[in-house]
Amino acid sequence: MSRTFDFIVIGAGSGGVAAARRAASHGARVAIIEQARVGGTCVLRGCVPKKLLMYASRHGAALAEASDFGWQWPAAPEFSMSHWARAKATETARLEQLYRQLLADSGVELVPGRARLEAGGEIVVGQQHLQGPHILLATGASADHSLIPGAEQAAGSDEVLDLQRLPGRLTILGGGYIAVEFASILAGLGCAASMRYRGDLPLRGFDPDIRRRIATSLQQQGIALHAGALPQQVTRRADGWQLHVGTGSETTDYLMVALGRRPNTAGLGLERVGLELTAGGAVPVDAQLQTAVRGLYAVGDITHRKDLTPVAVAEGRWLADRLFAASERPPPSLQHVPTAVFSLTPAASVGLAEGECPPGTAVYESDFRPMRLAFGTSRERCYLKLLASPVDRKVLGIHMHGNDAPEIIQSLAMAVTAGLSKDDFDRTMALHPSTAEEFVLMGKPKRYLC
Ligand SMILES: Cc1cc2nc3c(=O)[nH]c(=O)nc-3n(C[C@H](O)[C@H](O)[C@H](O)COP(=O)(O)OP(=O)(O)OC[C@H]3O[C@@H](n4cnc5c(N)ncnc54)[C@H](O)[C@@H]3O)c2cc1C
Ligand SMILES: NC(=O)c1ccc[n+]([C@@H]2O[C@H](COP(=O)([O-])OP(=O)(O)OC[C@H]3O[C@@H](n4cnc5c(N)ncnc54)[C@H](O)[C@@H]3O)[C@@H](O)[C@H]2O)c1
Repeated sequence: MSRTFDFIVIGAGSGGVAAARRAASHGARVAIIEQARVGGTCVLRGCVPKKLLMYASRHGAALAEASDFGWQWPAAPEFSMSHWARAKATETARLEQLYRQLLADSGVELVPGRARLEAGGEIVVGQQHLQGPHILLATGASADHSLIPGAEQAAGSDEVLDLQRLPGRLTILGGGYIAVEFASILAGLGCAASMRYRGDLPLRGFDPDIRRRIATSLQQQGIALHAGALPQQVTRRADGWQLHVGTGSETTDYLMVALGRRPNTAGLGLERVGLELTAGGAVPVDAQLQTAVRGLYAVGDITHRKDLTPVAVAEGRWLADRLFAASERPPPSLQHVPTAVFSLTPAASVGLAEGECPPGTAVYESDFRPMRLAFGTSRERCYLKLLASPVDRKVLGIHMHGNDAPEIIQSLAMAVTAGLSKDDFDRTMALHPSTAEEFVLMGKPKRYLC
């Protein structure tokens, strides 16, 4: 016997929980199916634990900076990964419990188990059968280790975040968000890190000045960068890994793969309902987040468009409002999504990168030594960039590499979303002394794009 709901959500991660709770708040009868812990990637093995590890690393760097300002310790400080692992487990357990409570308080029924779609749209979870007019796929994505032969058994970010002890030498394959963040964080915790990636610079898709500066600051942290040098094969050894690169080879204690993520669609039964995937294995959706199958929707990483938590959450809520509150609000725009890379010196961006702007775009820049480091010898710089339209001086993009970049760019994302111009920035009073004031004090353009 099938139980009937108004809305059935598969996956209790960022997008699924947001959609389920919002739908229930509109009076819908909602079930959410989860095969593992409640909370999903962001809370349990992504944004949150990653940032907690970033703080561990950042605190170490801050100790060194503090000594330049007069603080002294009797002995050199040491980092304990097992201490961090215990504290992280406690915090993620607290957050999972919070998510469970929020679902219960909203009246959403949590159905534990792995969901499978049957022909006709019925959902099977173990012995249970569920059906309803609206089904949401929100099963996220997982690390893809299939690119390099032999790398299937290597660690991904999930395994690194579960380590009890840090490796001595570590090689990271990839040059995207995860690779850059983990290389910087782990180097800050004392690992001898190296990175191997396909392109000439890390962070494809980011503004070229940010990419160059990130590469420099990773090198200043002591990370060896091997551009255009992914191994063609890797081999597990008793004491670590062997990487076969070109005609040579090298060894490392620990191998981490960060070569992108693949949507979690295996075993979902999508073929039974006639749903075809993209070449990259994602579920295609239209602007209304509707798949090609009537009544079947998808949000978040399973659609593999902008794999960021706020996007999954905004899409989940928007869909629930449309389906159960007759909202006619347009879907969340993916045009001005702010984003950050949480390396020890972080980078953040909103809007267009230089290569996406039209000819004549004015490029404003500021590059300085942060006051925080005035007494030390660190070579860290702070870089700010603003791109303004040649037509109406509208701000097209803002990019920053420097401490507090994620916090500053989040605020400036409002200015870009609102369509403010360089003149609006010019008439904004500065807050002194701050890093962010440089964004309203940029005098003349450094150059114009050809
Ligand atoms: C290391 C790392 C760091 C990140 N850092 C950031 C960051 O700083 N900022 C940011 O915005 N984004 C970050 N992200 C991306 C972010 O975590 C994802 O974009 C976000 O979690 C996607 O949410 P989702 O709802 O689509 O999927 P998820 O949160 O992954 O949830 C999917 C859920 O579905 C469940 N599931 C899968 N298959 C089934 C099934 N058949 N039946 C039942 N349940 C199923 C899974 O167990 C999971 O709980 C990071 C990702 C990683 C890996
Ligand atoms: N701070 C954040 O917001 C944050 C942090 C981590 C992850 N994320 C999200 O999770 C997603 C996944 O992170 P990621 O680092 O795994 O992915 P990514 O897309 O950022 O990076 C993947 C890396 O693998 C490389 N790659 C992909 N296909 C390749 C191929 N065929 N050959 C050689 N190299 C190849 C890419 O060039 C890139 O260097 C990100 O895109 C992002 O949306 C966000």
